[in-house]
Amino acid sequence: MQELDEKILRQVIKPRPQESFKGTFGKVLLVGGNHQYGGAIIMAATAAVYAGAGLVTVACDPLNVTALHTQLPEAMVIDFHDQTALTKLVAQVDTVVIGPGLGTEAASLAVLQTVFAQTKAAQTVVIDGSAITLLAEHRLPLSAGQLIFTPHQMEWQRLSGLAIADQTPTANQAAQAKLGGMVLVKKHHTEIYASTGSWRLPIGSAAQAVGGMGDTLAGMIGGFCAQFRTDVTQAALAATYAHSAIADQLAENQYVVLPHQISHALPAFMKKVAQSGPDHQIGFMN
Ligand SMILES: NC(=O)C1=CN([C@@H]2O[C@H](COP(=O)(O)OP(=O)(O)OC[C@H]3O[C@@H](n4cnc5c(N)ncnc54)[C@H](O)[C@@H]3O)[C@@H](O)[C@H]2O)[C@@H](O)CC1
Ligand SMILES: Nc1ncnc2c1ncn2[C@@H]1O[C@H](COP(=O)(O)OP(=O)(O)O)[C@@H](O)[C@H]1O
Ligand SMILES: [Mg+2]
Repeated sequence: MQELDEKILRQVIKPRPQESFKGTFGKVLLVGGNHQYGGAIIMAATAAVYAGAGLVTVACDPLNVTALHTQLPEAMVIDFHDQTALTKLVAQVDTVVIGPGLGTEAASLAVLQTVFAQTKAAQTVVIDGSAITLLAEHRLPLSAGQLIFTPHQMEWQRLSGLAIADQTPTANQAAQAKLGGMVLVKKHHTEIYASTGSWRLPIGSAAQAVGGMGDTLAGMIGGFCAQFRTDVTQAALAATYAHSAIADQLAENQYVVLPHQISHALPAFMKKVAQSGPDHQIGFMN
């Protein structure tokens, strides 16, 4: 297992080409946010926008639209119960993030099935939170596309059948091979498994142990994958590293780090990375 380090940031985050427009930086659709968990999809969408995705649309329960737009006017929105609109939108995006706050009721399952049936091989699909729990419960056929699963340890137990105590690197790698795609097992020192290798995140702290931290990571991965499309695995690794690197910097002066603070710090952090040379220590606050 390789130890991830700061180099992954410079490999992925490059200065933006000036000959460009919003379409150059990818279209992301985030699906989730039921009547109970609107905050989750707002945090995920905030992360995707602040990570620099060109166009971001949210499919959620209409109950959350005003709150979403109050926080994030940059995002467009559709009702996730509207199968026709959802089907049309899935076809128009590069990247789908599904699961933050989706819930596990019948309507949530119907949304998941619609999205999974529509994705194509060229798309990246980030599968998080409730979408993982639903998949584990219902054993649905998997979505087409480059899949990135982002379970915490309990969600990984549900999906892989491995009890948390049995989630060793060897067992996790074997479960990833059976599942396909990329798997981030989120915990203190997250582990990442892909067919091309495995990585351990050596940074991050208990200041991050707060609801919405994973929703934010899922949105960041979506934003990075949509924008830095040449290598989706590298893009997901860079997002994972950046998420905890920013949290560590904030935690120097804070007891707890709030998920939206990571998103709000992203543009300055990414600018520093894009400008930095190989020996430069990346810090957005100094
Ligand atoms: N503001 C919001 O709207 C929020 C919505 N959320 C959404 O709520 C839904 C349910 O997700 P939850 O994760 O809360 O609930 P889950 O029931 O899926 O998982 C929580 C359970 O997993 C156990 N667990 C074991 N190891 C863990 C680990 N390393 N990290 C986290 N939990 C671990 C916990 O003890 C707990 O029993 C998801 O769709 C999620 O996106 C959460 O993100 C919290 C914030
Ligand atoms: N003690 C910790 N040390 C480092 N990272 C942590 C710690 N606790 C939580 N995290 C990180 O916070 C995120 C939590 O994800 P998740 O449980 O899905 O949150 P939520 O669903 O509430 O958004 C993961 O990226 C995880 O690695
Ligand atoms: Mg989660």
